[in-house]
Amino acid sequence: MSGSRPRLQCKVLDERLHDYLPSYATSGSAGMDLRALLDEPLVLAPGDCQLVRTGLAIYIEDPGLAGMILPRSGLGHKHGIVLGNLVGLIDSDYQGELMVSVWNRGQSSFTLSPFERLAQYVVVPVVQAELTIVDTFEDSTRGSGGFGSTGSQ
Ligand SMILES: O=c1ccn([C@H]2C[C@H](O)[C@@H](COP(=O)(O)OP(=O)(O)OP(=O)(O)O)O2)c(=O)[nH]1
Ligand SMILES: [Mg+2]
Repeated sequence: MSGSRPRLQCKVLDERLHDYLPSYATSGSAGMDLRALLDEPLVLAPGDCQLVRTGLAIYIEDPGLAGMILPRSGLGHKHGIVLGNLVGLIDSDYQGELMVSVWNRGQSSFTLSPFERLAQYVVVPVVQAELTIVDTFEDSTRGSGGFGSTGSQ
């Protein structure tokens, strides 16, 4: 699908970030990489979890969109650097700085350098649902079966 891209307002909260504004690395990239706004390298010992600034505030505004902060595959797989909250969900009305919870789930220390790309930001469509309270549901094929109820093969 091509077409117009939503245009989101972005505040750059630290002038050093002007050299490192997020962008899509390829025409088909799903996410823009976010960088660590750090004054000095940050050493993450195994098990450490630190909240890291990005220096950016992105106001999505449209309630039909949300932001997601996801780990970068290379950092996660090779170095065990993932997110302390596993996934960051950014509300469309959030106007504060994007923060990344960086968790070293690996077995060796990792040093995050200033302005290193540490996670990625993905804009996704969302719908806000309304709940109708009922006592019973019409039968469905699955019913209440979950957690492996369809078998393991
Ligand atoms: O990785 C993240 C996750 C969230 N946020 C910001 C944007 C989001 O809109 C807000 C609230 O996130 P969430 O609703 O997941 O956290 P909460 O613990 O429920 O906080 P709140 O009570 O503020 O909703 O925090 C980030 O900057 N980074
Ligand atoms: Mg919340």
